Amino acid sequence: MAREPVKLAIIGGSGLYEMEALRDVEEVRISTPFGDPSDAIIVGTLEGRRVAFLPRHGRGHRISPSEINSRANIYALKTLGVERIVAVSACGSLREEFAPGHVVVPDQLIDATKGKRAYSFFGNGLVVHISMADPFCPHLSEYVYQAVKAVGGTVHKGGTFITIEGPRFSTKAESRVWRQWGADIIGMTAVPEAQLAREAEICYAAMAHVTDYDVWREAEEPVTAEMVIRRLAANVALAKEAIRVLARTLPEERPCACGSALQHAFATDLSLVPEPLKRDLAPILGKYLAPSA
Ligand SMILES: CSC[C@H]1O[C@H](OP(=O)(O)O)[C@H](O)[C@@H]1O
Ligand SMILES: Nc1ncnc2[nH]cnc12
Repeated sequence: MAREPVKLAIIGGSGLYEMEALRDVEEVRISTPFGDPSDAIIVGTLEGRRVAFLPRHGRGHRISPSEINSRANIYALKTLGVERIVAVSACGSLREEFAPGHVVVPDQLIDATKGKRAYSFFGNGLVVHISMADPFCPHLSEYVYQAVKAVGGTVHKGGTFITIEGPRFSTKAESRVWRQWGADIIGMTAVPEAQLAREAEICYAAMAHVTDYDVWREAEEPVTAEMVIRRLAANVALAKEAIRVLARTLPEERPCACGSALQHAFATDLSLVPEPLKRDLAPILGKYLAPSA
């Protein structure tokens, strides 16, 4: 029997590996043409809405940022019917005023990864150039911002999120460069997750929890993994409450352009796309390019 689509997904980052508030839970294991997602996807009901939850590092935090199979994660969520993803992350702060414990809902992204990740579903005979001018969905981001505010969090609207390759943290010289580039917060996972969500025409917003001042601030201890996880743990109840509010308040309809992100993105003559590729990408491309029967 066809499953009811699950339209909202939460990707949990460092320190957020489960969502106990979900009811009528089902554990779904999905294989994709790009491999397996980070873990089983937990589908459950929150505030009357079906929600999918996926920990990006896997339960037990076994997958390093560079090893995350973001294509499998996003593809698997797409096959469930997901239209919106809220990505919860721990992040370092590159600005005095974004203090540990605060939340940032970023509106811009800088990719400082090293080209080792899989950045696109496309290629192999199908050339697609999506727009990433506004990398985060403005509508979903506003609801995330309001939800964090509603549960009493100190939350900043907007900010530039830089993704480094990791897994090591930045040097002091690098951290100074990121600040000069205009980055406000730093992590290791928003790229390529955000752009793959855009390719899959899924709205994507980040709820970034500041855990540290990276390594640039003289008066502070340089960031460590233990510090990040300990400080995120202190904020995890806030994140979960905000997600509950979001599940209650988010309207069904999407007024943004994310759902038609591919419309003007194809460079290839679509009549030339190989059949196996059409079949593999059917959940993403189906509305533009159905495989032959
Ligand atoms: C555990 S410290 C570094 C780690 O924390 C952040 O994870 P996520 O974005 O999944 O919350 C950062 O990106 C690194 O992966
Ligand atoms: N300072 C930092 N750099 C990179 N990723 C992080 N995640 C949390 N804090 C971080």
